Amino acid sequence: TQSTRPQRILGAVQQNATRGDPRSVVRAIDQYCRNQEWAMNVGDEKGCILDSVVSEVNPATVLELGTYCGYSTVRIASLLPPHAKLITLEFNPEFAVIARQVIAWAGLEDKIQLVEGASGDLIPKMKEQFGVETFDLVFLDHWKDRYLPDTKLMEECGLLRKGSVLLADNVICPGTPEYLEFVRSSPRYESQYFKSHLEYTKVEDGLEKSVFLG
Ligand SMILES: C[S@@+](CC[C@H](N)C(=O)[O-])C[C@H]1O[C@@H](n2cnc3c(N)ncnc32)[C@H](O)[C@@H]1O
Ligand SMILES: O=C(c1ccccc1)c1ccc(O)c(O)c1[N+](=O)[O-]
Ligand SMILES: [Mg+2]
Repeated sequence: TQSTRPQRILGAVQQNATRGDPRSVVRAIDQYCRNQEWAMNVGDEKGCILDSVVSEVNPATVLELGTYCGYSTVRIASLLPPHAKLITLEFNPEFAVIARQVIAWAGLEDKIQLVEGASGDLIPKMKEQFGVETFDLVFLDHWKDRYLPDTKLMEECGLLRKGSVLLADNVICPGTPEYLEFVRSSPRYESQYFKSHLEYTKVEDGLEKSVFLG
């Protein structure tokens, strides 16, 4: 039977990456997606910008919206200080199954909690069910029409504190116009655009970093 793209990405990890070495997992996925078949990981170029923001924020608590195969999950978690926690949300069970194996291959199960379900349903449960106070960093990379409603939901649920950083992928391609307009015009956010390219292509894309001012 025909394999799926996420299954082939997992295969590339198991074939080319070293167990317990997160950066080799990241490298194996990038090499596969650049040379064999494109996939919607944040990728190596935007990934370097992601790395610099993660290192600057040095977060104790991270929320990722949209796991897919776990590429950015592993990339972020590999930079976290000891005892820091990353919660990643994924509503496609097939993708979650693959991501769990990629995360395990990287040896990062202790830092990462993958929760299956839709962000709109799970965000209101963060405090009670997952013992979260606020998030220091949120990486938005799920369906693009959910960025704005989920940001408003995180505010309403008290999950953002003065200084919380939102980092949004794909603000140019495929684009998140309503979200971009909101964070750039709201007095409660300080926003900055990091110009880059759509993963594994020459098409323009970029990340928007927005600091919640409380
Ligand atoms: C672009 S992929 C994530 C890529 C990943 N962040 C990376 O860079 O490796 C988007 C993922 O978000 C998931 N997704 C989309 N909308 C969602 C929602 N509302 N709640 C949870 N997961 C969602 C999709 O199933 C898909 O796996
Ligand atoms: O929406 C797509 C998309 C649209 C059409 C075909 C394939 C992917 C996409 C493209 C690049 C991304 O970095 C990304 O996060 C997504 N996404 O699905 O969330
Ligand atoms: Mg993306």
